[in-house]
Amino acid sequence: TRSTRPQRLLKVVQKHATRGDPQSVISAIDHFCRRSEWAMNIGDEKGSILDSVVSELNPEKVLELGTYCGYSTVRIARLLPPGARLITLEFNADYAAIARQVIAWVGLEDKVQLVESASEDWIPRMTEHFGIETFDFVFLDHWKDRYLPDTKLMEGCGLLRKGTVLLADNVICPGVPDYLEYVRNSLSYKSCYFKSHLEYSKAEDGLEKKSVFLG
Ligand SMILES: O=c1[nH]cnc2c(O)c(F)c(-c3ccc(F)cc3)c(-c3ccc(F)cc3)c12
Ligand SMILES: [Mg+2]
Repeated sequence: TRSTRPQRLLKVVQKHATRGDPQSVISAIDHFCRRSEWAMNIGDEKGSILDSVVSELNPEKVLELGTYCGYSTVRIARLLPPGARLITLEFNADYAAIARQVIAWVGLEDKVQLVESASEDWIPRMTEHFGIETFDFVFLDHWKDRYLPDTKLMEGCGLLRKGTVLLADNVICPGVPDYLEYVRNSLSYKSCYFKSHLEYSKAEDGLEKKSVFLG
């Protein structure tokens, strides 16, 4: 039967990227998605914004909601200091299987822990299972209807501290109006919008960054 899109992305990585070289994986995927087949990786334009937020923050404990094929996982993990840890949650088993192989290809397994689970099932288990009290950085890139409930769940589980930065993809396309309304109006967040474009496209999209105040 026909291969899946994630399988085709993995093949591109194994054919054109160099083992242990995260930048070559990023470039191989971006080239393929721009020239051959679109896929919902954050991409190079929004990815550069993600890079600058991570580099400025230098986080030790990172949570990514939505792994897909591991493109943004690799983008983030390649910038983390030694000893830092990235936990990434992926609900879709096919995506998780591909992402594990991409993460292994770049040799970032020691920094990255992929959990195949619905976000709401594992957010409450972060402390007892991973010994993580609070996260320094959270990247939301899973499903638009989960951004707000999962943010409230993270708050409720005490996983967000003063200064925790949350960065959300796709706040314009497909859009997360309830989430934007919440974080832009809530007194416990300062937020800013990075205007950009939908990956590998001319359509508008953007990232919303919020620093948690709590209050
Ligand atoms: O679901 C997502 N999660 C994370 N990132 C995503 C992302 O970066 C995207 F660009 C899209 C997207 C946007 C526009 C479009 F036309 C197709 C897909 C989606 C998405 C949106 C609606 C769906 F029905 C399926 C996928 C996602
Ligand atoms: Mg996205």
